[in-house]
Amino acid sequence: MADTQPLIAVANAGSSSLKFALYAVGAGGTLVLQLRGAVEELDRAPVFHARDAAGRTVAEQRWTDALGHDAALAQAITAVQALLPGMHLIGVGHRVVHGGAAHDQAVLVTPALMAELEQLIPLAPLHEPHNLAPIRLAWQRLPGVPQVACFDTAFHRSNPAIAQMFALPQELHDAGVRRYGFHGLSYEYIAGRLAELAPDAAAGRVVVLHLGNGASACALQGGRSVASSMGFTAVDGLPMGTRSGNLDPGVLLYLVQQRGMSVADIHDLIYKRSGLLGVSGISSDMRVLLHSDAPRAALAVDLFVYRVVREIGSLAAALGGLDALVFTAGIGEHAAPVRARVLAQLGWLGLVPDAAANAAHAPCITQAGSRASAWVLPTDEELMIARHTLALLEHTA
Ligand SMILES: Nc1ncnc2c1ncn2[C@@H]1O[C@H](COP(=O)(O)OP(=O)(O)O)[C@@H](O)[C@H]1O
Ligand SMILES: CC(=O)OP(=O)(O)O
Ligand SMILES: [Mg+2]
Repeated sequence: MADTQPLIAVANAGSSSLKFALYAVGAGGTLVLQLRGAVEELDRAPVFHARDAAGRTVAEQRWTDALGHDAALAQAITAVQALLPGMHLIGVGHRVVHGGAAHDQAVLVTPALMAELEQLIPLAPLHEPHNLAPIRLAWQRLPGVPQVACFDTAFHRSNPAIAQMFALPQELHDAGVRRYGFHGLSYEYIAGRLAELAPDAAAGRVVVLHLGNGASACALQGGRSVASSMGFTAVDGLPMGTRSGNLDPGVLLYLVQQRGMSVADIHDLIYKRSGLLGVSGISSDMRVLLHSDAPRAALAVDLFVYRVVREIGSLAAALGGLDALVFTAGIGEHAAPVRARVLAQLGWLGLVPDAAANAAHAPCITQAGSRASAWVLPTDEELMIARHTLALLEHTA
């Protein structure tokens, strides 16, 4: 690659990982992947890898102790500088999990925007600080290079008003206490992929399951988000690696009033000590639980599957039926036993699983005669961020 070829860099900080990618901007605005990598399992046994465009591993490192997001970011920057010396960056795209009510699309970062996003940190405590840190760093190190914020919430701004409401007094809704939905960059990418693979289904009623360390589900109608399992914060909806998912709000009152728990205790409980980790007492990682013989590990998987199935029913009801179901993200893309167990309970929605295709992680995992289809589609939040970044750079040029 020529040193002067324009590049877009992407930073995607998730709750358990920091992912990054670099794309060359070719003629006609094409994006050609040059390098991608991640520091994953940040809180357990961190592992760093970087791969070139052909998928060959070009850098790798492991740690035995947990690594913070800041150290992961430093690692990623050092590796990129070594692997692509003299690179010519024309823009940096950042995943920002919470964009609040104001943003229905990606925007250029300004000091005013940063001040606005700082206010949202309490609504996405596992993510927003780690999303804003790379922006600040890039700003210092790359003065003059435009930074673009791409929001997880933006894709869900198309939800009908009723899907954005809690049954709370109007004044709270007006103050921003409403359902936002997250993982929107992933859902937007998947909507586009499904339209390429199964255009008829994609034009209809689709439920997408983004099952990673954070997990949510989204109802798409004609490729637009109409409902999602996550609400005001990314702790709502499905149980996750360490997050509880939806909880009777009365439980929180009970814990405060009867158990004397503080706000910090509750925060720690619902964000960091619940979900797969809390139920199993063993791990937040589905890989570990699927390989464990411990009854509590099996229980955690059972509860996860049960709640995913119920959520699909809820979203299918909001859609008035189902034409396609898509599995994506860490668990969705790789955990065939979880997919098989979910699909086994969805015959009533017209899904007839293809066990061999599921075991092989094939794109389509239902049989030919199945009325509705099910899919395994790897997500690509980084490409979606790069597309938004390029579009914005072209627009503002
Ligand atoms: N081969 C696998 N089998 C089962 N689960 C997996 C596998 N690989 C990854 N996972 C699950 O996916 C999670 C990571 O998902 P990912 O979408 O990459 O996370 P993040 O939410 O940090 O972006 C892991 O915590 C683990 O539970
Ligand atoms: C919003 C969210 O939960 O993101 P992640 O899955 O990357 O943790
Ligand atoms: Mg993620």
